[in-house]
Amino acid sequence: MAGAISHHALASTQSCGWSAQNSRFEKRTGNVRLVYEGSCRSGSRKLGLVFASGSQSSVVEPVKLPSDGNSSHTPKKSSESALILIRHGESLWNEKNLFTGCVDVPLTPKGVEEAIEAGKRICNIPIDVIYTSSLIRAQMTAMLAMMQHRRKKIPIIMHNENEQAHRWSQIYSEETKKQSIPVITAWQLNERMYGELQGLNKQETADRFGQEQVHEWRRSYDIPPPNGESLEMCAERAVAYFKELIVPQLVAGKHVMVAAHGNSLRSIIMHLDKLTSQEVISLELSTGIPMLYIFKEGKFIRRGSPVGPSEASVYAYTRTLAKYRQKLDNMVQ
Ligand SMILES: O=C(O)[C@H](O)COP(=O)(O)O
Repeated sequence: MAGAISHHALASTQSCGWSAQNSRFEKRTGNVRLVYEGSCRSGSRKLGLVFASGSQSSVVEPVKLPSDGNSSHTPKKSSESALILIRHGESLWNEKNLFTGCVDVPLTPKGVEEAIEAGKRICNIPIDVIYTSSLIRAQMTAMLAMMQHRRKKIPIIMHNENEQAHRWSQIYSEETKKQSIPVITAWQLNERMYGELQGLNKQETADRFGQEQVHEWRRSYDIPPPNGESLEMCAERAVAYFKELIVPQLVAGKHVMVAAHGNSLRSIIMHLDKLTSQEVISLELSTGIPMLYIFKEGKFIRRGSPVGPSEASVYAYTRTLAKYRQKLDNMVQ
């Protein structure tokens, strides 16, 4: 089996450097790296970037390189949306190394810390709506992460399970509504159902059925665990929900966070990154590590895992995100 590539590792690599397919270039000037997109030869689209050193950070106005007069490289008004995907923090059954699937267990104290840390990493990124699963570990992660957001909006779980629930959970103040952020729970984003493995210890199961067999049940695309869901079956609900309910929000310019599970997110990332059923086998998601995508002109660009505001690093935001962060900085002063 090829060494498992942690999406986190991939992501963190990408947040510091750019892989070739991103066709981004960077130029180091003093202690600032200017990251821009396009090609050095034919001009570039400007990307804002934030250079965070210590707790201070400043938005560096990107250098506008002379274009070659080719209008296709004239930066268009960027209508882009941010998509944040985050796997829940460590759960009580992750800690016990039990197959969890759709069993509804809470976070451990470590998982709570992971969710708070994740919130710090995305605290400068705009979020207009949150989607999560119907399981408490994902919902807790979403709420804890949002507590760290610098916009200080209150995440409110929308209860639309029936007409009365909808009616009884209405907010009758425009001002308060402006200060809240809708959280939509959807069973379609639940972890893949692990069938007869739910509650079993992963190591004992591997001892009983063999490492290879358990790895196949856990990571293959189309081989389900006994009476459970394969990743393909999970994708049929999770990716369908993503396309039908979440993509239209991004198209409308809304910034979205999805707090879900290892495998429901693997199926969505497989779709976003166009991974083959072979490539997805080595896709691993760490608990509580946010991943950022930019949705622009109908395409998704993976931007890696945002670093914390206090980490001395460069995280190349788009111009829109850099301006949003500047606005937050101005609000605080
Ligand atoms: O459901 C579980 O057991 C975990 O959340 C994910 O399990 P896995 O990493 O074994 O797929």
